[in-house]
Amino acid sequence: MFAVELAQQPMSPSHMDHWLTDKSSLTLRLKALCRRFEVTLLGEWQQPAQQDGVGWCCGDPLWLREVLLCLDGVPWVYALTEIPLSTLNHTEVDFTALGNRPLGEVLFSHQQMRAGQLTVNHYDAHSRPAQLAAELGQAPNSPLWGRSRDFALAGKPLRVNEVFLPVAEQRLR
Ligand SMILES: C=C(O[C@@H]1C=C(C(=O)O)C=C[C@H]1O)C(=O)O
Repeated sequence: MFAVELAQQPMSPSHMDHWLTDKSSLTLRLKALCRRFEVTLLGEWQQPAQQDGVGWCCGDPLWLREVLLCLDGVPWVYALTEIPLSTLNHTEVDFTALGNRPLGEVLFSHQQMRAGQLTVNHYDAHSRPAQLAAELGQAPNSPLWGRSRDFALAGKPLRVNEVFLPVAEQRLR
């Protein structure tokens, strides 16, 4: 049984491993690869947490921020940030006013930012990132890879989920 279970878990592409596990600012790393770095805000809204997170329970209200990170006009990363209202309403950072400013600039310059757990994830063809990639003309032919990173600002939690789109995976080979 153990062997079968191992066979079912896809392996992350080795050339992506350093990008998947790096704990520094992804914004800064991507900016170094392009002339023009832009955050495209896809949407932001409030909804109940669909599962427990670090510092919140399923059903707790979350503020969600969905973006694309674009390098020279090409979307490389899909990101969904989950911020419990208990964080949104009790830190001096106004996450709802960020707009197209990179979240990373705020996070990594905050005096009391603490980085928490990082989890590597993969996303199948039915996932939101994969369907968005297809809409962007980057039809994925294998799982997409990304990571979830927990952060705390003065002890207030949030989670950043980042998914590398097919173009990024190809260019980073
Ligand atoms: C957390 C960071 O911020 C980046 C910017 C984001 C945004 O503007 O919403 C989301 C994900 C990150 O890739 C980072 O740069 O590491």
